[in-house]
Amino acid sequence: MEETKAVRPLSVCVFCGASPGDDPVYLEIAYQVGEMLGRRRHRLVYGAGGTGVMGAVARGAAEHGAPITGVIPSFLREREMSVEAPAQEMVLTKDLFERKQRMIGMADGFIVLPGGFGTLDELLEVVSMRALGVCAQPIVLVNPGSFWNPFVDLLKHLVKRGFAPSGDSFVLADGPLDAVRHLEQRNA
Ligand SMILES: C/C(=C\CNc1ncnc2c1ncn2[C@@H]1O[C@H](COP(=O)(O)O)[C@@H](O)[C@H]1O)CO
Repeated sequence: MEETKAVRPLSVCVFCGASPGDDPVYLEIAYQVGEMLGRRRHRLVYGAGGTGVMGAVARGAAEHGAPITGVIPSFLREREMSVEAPAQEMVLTKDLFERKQRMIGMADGFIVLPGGFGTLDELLEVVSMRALGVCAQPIVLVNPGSFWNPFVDLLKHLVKRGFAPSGDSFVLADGPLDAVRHLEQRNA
């Protein structure tokens, strides 16, 4: 993998699942996203957990020198950090809503990996904010195993039926390096 130093270190918010999913490729790609952030001197901002896809991205980042900020509601701390999470700056929030706001507020851009309800909630929040023009940060979906294809189809359906604006609120990346480069270019 390439080891180019980025021009400006970014705070990259990664939304992804607390579970591993059904395909090891999700964890492999998540680890590589974390690795790429470390190699290119960016900060990982994420949901603080040590489990599933979240744990994999954090381990990739930590093992490649990325500073990490984990944002988590107090009530989830025990459940999602029971599996050892790497050392990180911790931000405790009162609930999930505040967590999302804090993560969005810190981010220069978003990378979205496979996940469940929480990830979908976070993704839809930033996609709708961009559609309303109240969020300028770029959003990149990383798509291992074509995971996001049904989501992309659903959005096309909403546009076709006249319920959502056309126009690209996010891009699909070819892989971890492509995703990080996109955020760098949009922040140049
Ligand atoms: C319950 C509320 C909103 C909708 N649900 C969620 N909103 C935000 N974060 C959530 C929600 N459900 C789970 N989470 C957390 O997100 C992370 C990823 O979860 P995933 O389901 O594995 O993708 C994880 O930390 C979840 O605990 C009220 O605002």
